[in-house]
Amino acid sequence: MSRRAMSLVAPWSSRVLSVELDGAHFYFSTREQHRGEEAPRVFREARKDARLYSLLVCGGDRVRRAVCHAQLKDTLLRELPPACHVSPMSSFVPNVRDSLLKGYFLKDHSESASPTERLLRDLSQRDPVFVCSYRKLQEGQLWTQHLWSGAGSPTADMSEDSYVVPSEAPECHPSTLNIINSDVFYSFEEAREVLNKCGDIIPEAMSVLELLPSGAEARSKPDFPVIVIEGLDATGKTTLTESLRDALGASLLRSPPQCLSPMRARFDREPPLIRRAFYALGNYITAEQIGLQGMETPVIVDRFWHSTAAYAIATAVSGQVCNLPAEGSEVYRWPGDLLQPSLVVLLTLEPEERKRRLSNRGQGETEEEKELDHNQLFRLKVETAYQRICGPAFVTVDASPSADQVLQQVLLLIRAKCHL
Ligand SMILES: Nc1ncnc2c1ncn2[C@@H]1O[C@H](COP(=O)(O)OP(=O)(O)OP(=O)(O)O)[C@@H](O)[C@H]1O
Ligand SMILES: Nc1ccn([C@H]2C[C@H](O)[C@@H](COP(=O)(O)O)O2)c(=O)n1
Repeated sequence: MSRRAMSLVAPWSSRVLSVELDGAHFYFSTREQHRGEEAPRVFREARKDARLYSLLVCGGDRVRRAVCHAQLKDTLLRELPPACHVSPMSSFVPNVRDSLLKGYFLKDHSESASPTERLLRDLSQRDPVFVCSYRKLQEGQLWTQHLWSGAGSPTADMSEDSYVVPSEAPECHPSTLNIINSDVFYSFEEAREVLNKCGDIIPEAMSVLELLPSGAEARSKPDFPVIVIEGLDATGKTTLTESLRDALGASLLRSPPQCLSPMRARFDREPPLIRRAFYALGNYITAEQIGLQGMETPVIVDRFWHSTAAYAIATAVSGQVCNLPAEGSEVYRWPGDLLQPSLVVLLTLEPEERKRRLSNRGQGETEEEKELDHNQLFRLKVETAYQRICGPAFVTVDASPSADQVLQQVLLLIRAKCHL
């Protein structure tokens, strides 16, 4: 097989494919010879009149892939006929880090194949997108996969079809495979590299780069304790951090820092790779500020690394809480070049009380906050990830008592653990 043909097959051969439908994952793979397996469930259960397709984003660097994946979704939702159902799909080598390629699986129930196929043909010629269509063979209810010419190539479709067969669920959930340095960044340089690469598509990236400290080289430890307050929105972080500042005569900082506020909304609209790199870098700016303030007074910080990592992990990992990387996974490690606070306090609250406080406050919610509100599962994943992150001393505090009671309890903890 020619090198060109091999590269065309690569996203599928020796890989497992996963389609996410209604929160459940269905796994299958492809095989040149059929060995009597039944068709994978996602094919068996497809409606009789459905035409099935898969699209995977391959090639290019990770910034290009991330942007293309986000744009592809917009294009599909905007331009496909209404009777075409789009689901997330991925291709991966089981349990192999960084092997995940993302895309979409289409079930087209529209009367004519033409509009969908015209759009897919166009996408596969224009973008680093590989397209496959699936065909049901009459004998034995088998399904075959046909790989179209791909990723901007004008070559004819590849002729050899392969069978689709069921595949076992892998030990590590596929959505965990690319977390490191795509969703969570463990060094200043890794995060900065992402923003360096997207300066031409996001002008705000240049402004962020200009605000960064010259490096994240180890500074001397602040003389005074540094206490980070974490928690989901409306758990009382602002209330508590302001009271702690007053009670301890401390400086109050936050992450992302104030200087990034004008750029934040723009990065919140970007794909996870870029958005999470922005928040990761915000921590390094805040760390620099902590280093300065911490020589003069105790420092209280409203959100820091735990927020960056926990929200990123919870968003990246699809499905159930059990799909999260297990406790002790390297995904939960603290970045080696980021200042470690003396104590991290996680405020927890029952969902009903958190919602009551949110509605009392009556402010607008970010998309991620709306997601937290609607999606109990996401909230659980964020809280579980928070608790698994290792590094600095960490304590969970029930935030349901009155604001003053919570303050007194946290002051006791700080005095005990930070000798203040
Ligand atoms: N212990 C408490 N008991 C009752 N209400 C509280 C308590 N702490 C804070 N609140 C109220 O709950 C609301 C949310 O509190 P706050 O703004 O401090 O939360 P937050 O964690 O900073 O939220 P966000 O992350 O969304 O900014 C506010 O209206 C605040 O007055
Ligand atoms: N250090 C931080 C702070 C915040 N984020 C992200 C995580 C959520 O998407 C959102 C919550 O912030 P809030 O709305 O409470 O200001 O911001 C982060 O990744 N890292």
